[in-house]
Amino acid sequence: MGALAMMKQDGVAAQPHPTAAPRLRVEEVSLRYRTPDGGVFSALDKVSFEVPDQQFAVIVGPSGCGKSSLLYLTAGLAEPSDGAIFVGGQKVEGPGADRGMVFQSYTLFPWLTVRENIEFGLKRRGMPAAERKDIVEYYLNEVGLKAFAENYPKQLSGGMMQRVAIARALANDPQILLMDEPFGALDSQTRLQMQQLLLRVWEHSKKTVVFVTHDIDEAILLGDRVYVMGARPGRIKQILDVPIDRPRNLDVVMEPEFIRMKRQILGLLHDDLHEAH
Ligand SMILES: Nc1ncnc2c1ncn2[C@@H]1O[C@H](COP(=O)(O)OP(=O)(O)OP(=O)(O)O)[C@@H](O)[C@H]1O
Repeated sequence: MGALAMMKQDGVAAQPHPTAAPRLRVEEVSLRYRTPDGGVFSALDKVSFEVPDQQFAVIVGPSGCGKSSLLYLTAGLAEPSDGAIFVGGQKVEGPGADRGMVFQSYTLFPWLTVRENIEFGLKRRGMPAAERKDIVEYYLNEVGLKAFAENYPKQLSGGMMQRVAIARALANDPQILLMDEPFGALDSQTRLQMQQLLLRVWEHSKKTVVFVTHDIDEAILLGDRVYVMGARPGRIKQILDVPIDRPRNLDVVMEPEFIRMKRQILGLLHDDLHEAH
């Protein structure tokens, strides 16, 4: 049974198997860049962590700690200097349709309509038209863009474009969804709307997600776990479970557990700033 059929039947996806292998395994990954003066800059140093299947993992950390680099390596858009990354047990050796990406800057195809953007990967895979149509309709509905299906990206707001990007990534049914500051360019009101939309869409899809953000509220609101990184060189400092039940809405920011966790993450990030000076 396809993922869509399962969602349509049950409303929710199956629970993860307790002994299932992690969906993402980052193993002793280091990344070094050559500097213009011939030296070496260590962007990531022996980073290891796992993300279980169907988990929403959020990475936070100071600017330049290597958050985006980690996503690029996982997407197969760059290669680690040492170590390896495994998605669904397969070593990452280049880009692949098993990893969906949503970036901060809008990456829709400007010459395709909303519908055609969402359909793009399915068509490329040779999926029959009737099946494609069902999937596209499902995701147009999920992200509330049914009325804009025939619009081109230039006729959409920033928030709408990111909704299309999310729909396009999920329509491909990837093993993992990689999101690099997807709401970073949006105004604060639209950002809140998008967080709420993503919470709802994720509850239905239960995809494994790795989401990078600077925003601590966003991290706690969305994540099952928050991976706090430190800089110079980039590394995982601490992994924290978010002790807040789902389904969640924007009101959770007022809960004591939320505030406690926010204070804890701020403390970890401040320690890092002090270590750097
Ligand atoms: N192509 C490159 N050549 C040299 N250094 C690079 C290159 N790409 C990234 N870096 C450096 O590697 C470090 C990690 O960069 P990265 O963009 O992954 O950090 P980040 O945590 O995502 O930052 P931000 O939060 O500001 O987006 C930074 O210090 C950056 O300057």
